Amino acid sequence: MKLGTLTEGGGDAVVTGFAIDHRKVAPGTIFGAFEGARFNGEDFIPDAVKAGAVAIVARPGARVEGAIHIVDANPREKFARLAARFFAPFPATAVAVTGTNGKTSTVEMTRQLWRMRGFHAASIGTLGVTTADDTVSTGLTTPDIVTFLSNVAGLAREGVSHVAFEASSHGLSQYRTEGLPVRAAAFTNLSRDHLDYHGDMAAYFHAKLRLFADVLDPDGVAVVWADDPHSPRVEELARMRGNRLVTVGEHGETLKLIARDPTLLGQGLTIEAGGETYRVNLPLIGAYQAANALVAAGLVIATGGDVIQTLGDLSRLQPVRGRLERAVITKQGAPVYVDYAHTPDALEAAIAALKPHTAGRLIIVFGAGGDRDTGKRAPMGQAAAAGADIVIVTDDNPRSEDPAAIRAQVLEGAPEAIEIGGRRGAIKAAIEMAGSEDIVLIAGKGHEQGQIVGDMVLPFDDVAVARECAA
Ligand SMILES: CC(=O)N[C@H]1[C@@H](OP(=O)(O)OP(=O)(O)OC[C@H]2O[C@@H](n3ccc(=O)[nH]c3=O)[C@H](O)[C@@H]2O)O[C@H](CO)[C@@H](O)[C@@H]1O[C@H](C)C(=O)N[C@@H](C)C(=O)N[C@H](CCC(=O)O)C(=O)O
Ligand SMILES: Nc1ncnc2c1ncn2[C@@H]1O[C@H](COP(=O)(O)OP(=O)(O)OP(=O)(O)O)[C@@H](O)[C@H]1O
Ligand SMILES: N[C@H](CCC[C@H](N)C(=O)O)C(=O)O
Ligand SMILES: [Mg+2]
Repeated sequence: MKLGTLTEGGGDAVVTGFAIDHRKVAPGTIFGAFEGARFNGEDFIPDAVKAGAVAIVARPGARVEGAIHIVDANPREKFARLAARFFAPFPATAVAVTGTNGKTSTVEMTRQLWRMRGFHAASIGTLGVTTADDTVSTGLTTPDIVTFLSNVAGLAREGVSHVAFEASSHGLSQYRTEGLPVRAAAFTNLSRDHLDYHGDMAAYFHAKLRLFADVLDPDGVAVVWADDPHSPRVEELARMRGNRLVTVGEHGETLKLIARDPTLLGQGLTIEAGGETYRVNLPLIGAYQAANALVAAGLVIATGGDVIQTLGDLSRLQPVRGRLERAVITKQGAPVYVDYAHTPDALEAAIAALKPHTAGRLIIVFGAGGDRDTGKRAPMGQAAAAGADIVIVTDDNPRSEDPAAIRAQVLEGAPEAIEIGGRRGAIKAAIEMAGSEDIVLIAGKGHEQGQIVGDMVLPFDDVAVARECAA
């Protein structure tokens, strides 16, 4: 592609790629110079030019010599739109999900539902880039813009026609998912997380609303879980913008959840749609999985799926790794579940999912991640203390923080809790104290295969450790 087709005055220079890290610039690259939380990308412009960058996307004040300066007050957005033109085409049906919790579950369920209909589908998010054959991790829930666009374009070249991706609030703030057509966007819920980055809930919500204000196609569909206190705001934004609305949940219009009752292997849902009432057997437990399944059904319907067919397909959904995944049953007969709950709201949801199945005591093992929102730690302790019978506070991913200090902040919300520093020891203690009527819930790391301590990632998989401790 010639630079002249991407920007006036670009001439015949050949564009060979895009980069936002100067160390990845090669001859012909367009470099995005962004101010970040730790560095200012503009400091690396001379190095990028030396490495062969043909153009630099940067704000008006930046100094650019030896390459075209593509000037824009919002360089991240401008860069994304240019990169999207370079990487196109993309899968014709791309949908996005945002919300504090439920994104991974929902995009994975959407991928499964599309696959049941015979589509070549993929999902991109915390679990990585997932297709029918495998999953490749990108390290982030929403990868950086170059990784994201090149991966989505790569999926299209492989014949993928449907992709569902997680739009995290960081990803939306940093314009990591701009430029490709987005046919539907879903909102799951909003509760406390990532305030270390956004500062307050208003800014956090505003970041998420950008998915509906900017990223969703003007003629796209907004899919909203209608039972969250913030949902009316999202619905109002969609109406004002002229987007079609699909709402699901007890207050949903498209898929109205009438009743939900636990069954042996999951739960039965009674749903009203188009004036008819349907009964769905969902093979997943917990109100939160019913919510995510309905949002996924909403996304499939929003992009052309038949209502009756889609509701029927929900009965064949497979569990999402690390989301209420049953790891093992102990010698005493106690089931051990692994869940990804790492916010107060998520802990409440995971506990609420297991309580109806707990004849004896619910024993929870969890901690809180380091270098993340510290204000959610005590409320996480409170949520665990309020819902579980025995609370064991341990380490999650301490990262650069002192693990004992993180545990102390969690314990402020759960003074009666047992504190066990090492995660393996905590899991072992929970499994050894569980009786035949009890259930063990290990929360916070879900599918994660490593524990981040300082700059190291130590191999650690909650499911594998639970099985070792129960052996
Ligand atoms: C806080 C945060 O989101 N940081 C992300 C962000 O960094 P930043 O924009 O602040 O960049 P910076 O590190 O200050 O550097 C500024 C610019 O200079 C460039 N640079 C920097 C150094 C250099 O030598 N040369 C160079 O060109 C960088 O590429 C960057 O463009 O952009 C980087 C490139 O895309 C990301 O790798 C980085 O993710 C960090 C590693 C991270 O941990 N992010 C987490 C918090 C995150 O994004 N989590 C969300 C939410 C997860 C959830 O849903 O719970 C996610 O989507 O995963
Ligand atoms: N709809 C929901 N309502 C409340 N809690 C939920 C919901 N869906 C999931 N959860 C809780 O949040 C945890 C994480 O779920 P999931 O990974 O789907 O969310 P996510 O939005 O992708 O999270 P992250 O932002 O970390 O990527 C689950 O293990 C569960 O405890
Ligand atoms: N992937 C997300 C959630 C991590 C969850 C928990 N394991 C933690 O480390 O806080 C993040 O990077 O914020
Ligand atoms: Mg996720």
